[in-house]
Amino acid sequence: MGKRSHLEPTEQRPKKKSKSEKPAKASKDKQENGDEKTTSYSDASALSAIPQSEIDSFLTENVIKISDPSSPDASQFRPILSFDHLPKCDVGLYNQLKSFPAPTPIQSTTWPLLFAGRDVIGIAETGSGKTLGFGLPCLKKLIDSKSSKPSQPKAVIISPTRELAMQIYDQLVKFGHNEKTQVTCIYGGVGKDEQRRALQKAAIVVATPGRLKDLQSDGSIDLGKVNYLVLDEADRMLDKGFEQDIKDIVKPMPVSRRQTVMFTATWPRSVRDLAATFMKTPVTVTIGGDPSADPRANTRIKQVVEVVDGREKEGRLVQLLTKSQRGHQSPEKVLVFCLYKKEAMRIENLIRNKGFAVAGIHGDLNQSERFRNLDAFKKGNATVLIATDVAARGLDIPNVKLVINVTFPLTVEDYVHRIGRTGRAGAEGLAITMFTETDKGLSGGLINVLKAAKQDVPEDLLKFGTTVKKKQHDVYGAFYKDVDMDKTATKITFDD
Ligand SMILES: Nc1ncnc2c1ncn2[C@@H]1O[C@H](COP(=O)(O)OP(=O)(O)OP(=O)(O)O)[C@@H](O)[C@H]1O
Repeated sequence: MGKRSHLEPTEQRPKKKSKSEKPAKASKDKQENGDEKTTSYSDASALSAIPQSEIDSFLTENVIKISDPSSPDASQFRPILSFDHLPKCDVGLYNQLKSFPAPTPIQSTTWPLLFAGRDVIGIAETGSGKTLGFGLPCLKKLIDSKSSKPSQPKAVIISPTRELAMQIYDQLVKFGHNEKTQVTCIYGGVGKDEQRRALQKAAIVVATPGRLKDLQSDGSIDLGKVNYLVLDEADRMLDKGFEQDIKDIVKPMPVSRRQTVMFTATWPRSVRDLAATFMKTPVTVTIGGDPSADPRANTRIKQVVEVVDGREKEGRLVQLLTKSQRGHQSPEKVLVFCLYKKEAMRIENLIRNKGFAVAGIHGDLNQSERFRNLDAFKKGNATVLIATDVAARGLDIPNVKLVINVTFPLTVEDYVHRIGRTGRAGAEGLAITMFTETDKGLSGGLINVLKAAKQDVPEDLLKFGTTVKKKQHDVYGAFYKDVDMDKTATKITFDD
């Protein structure tokens, strides 16, 4: 299938009017608490001056689809093709962007919508800059707000894991300049007192759901003034493990009074209706194709699937690591995924005993060990990280060259996120997946992911069948199973 944009070529839709003729749509909407839910936004003159054909080419080349239920003419929001097209902002908010050549497609397309105060669902491949996609408009909204120092949080960003919450926090802090954009990060597994203190001056709260709900229930945080809510990894945040927490958290901020933003790389049907209940006429932006298709992997990642006997896995892993680690002056970083915590611990010991520089990250470690081990991997002190799915989503670790799946995850969406730890920000990557007969229920979904990314499909994998099961797993995208390998218990736990 050829590349296609949902916004059909110029002749099939009205030509974009220049700024003087029609400012980009934005309404000002006073809230009960006196804040504006939306901000006015119109295209910068340099953006208005760009010929429509150039805008159309950009949309077509990047296979961008924009669905706006409130307006069939999605062209009213021109994509921001260059940082020079960003709307004016008081402080040096955009200084940090200088290290990047241009906005990524998801940033280009969602920024105007978000600046205009629309609810947005943004779907784009792993490593494509979604964090700044929702982060920059958040900061701008706060900087532009009339009220000075906030006495209560104005923005909440919810993420499924503690490490990802910290990473988002780190990104925002680099941009945040004043007390209007004071950011704090709260997550479970550590003491609450310091978090309570930090909350007193926070304008933006980045949080994992469990701890946020805890602090909300004990009165440590009042979310009644929040007017910008982000669910990062939105499909994960809406799955059964988190759904109730999210519902409880958003109660004090009715949908009519807040801007709601959801970003993800995978958008399964199972969460879409639920997502709609959290949003007000959201615009859905998809980069790379139709969101109703199978989950899409980043096409710069070479995917290799090896069908193996379960007993061969450890030997094959040692072989692969030997090839990538031995005889190199600076061995490349390899991320190895297991499904179970006990399995991850066993594999970590095995790899350590073989003399590799290894660290581990899974839910049985305490939080400081988790942060320390991730940091060792980021810095390259450990060049192999053995992880459960707690590290599958969102983590942006520089220079991961290879992802190895020792045990296939519970869903193909998780597979797409796992391998997405490589090939980030335009880089290339390699993912090698060991697939056994036990995983055959997921062969159809995996085959579709491989085909969509134009990857080789091994004959051995085809033998397992090409049918895609409608419902893949009770807990869509579980992080990791909190069970022994003998499967005597099946409790699934999430970060708090
Ligand atoms: N405009 C840009 N140009 C180049 N690199 C960028 C740009 N914006 C962000 N990046 C970088 O791209 C990398 C990936 O970004 P980010 O972590 O936001 O990806 P993501 O789309 O959220 O991925 P995931 O789906 O895995 O969560 C980061 O290192 C980030 O600094």
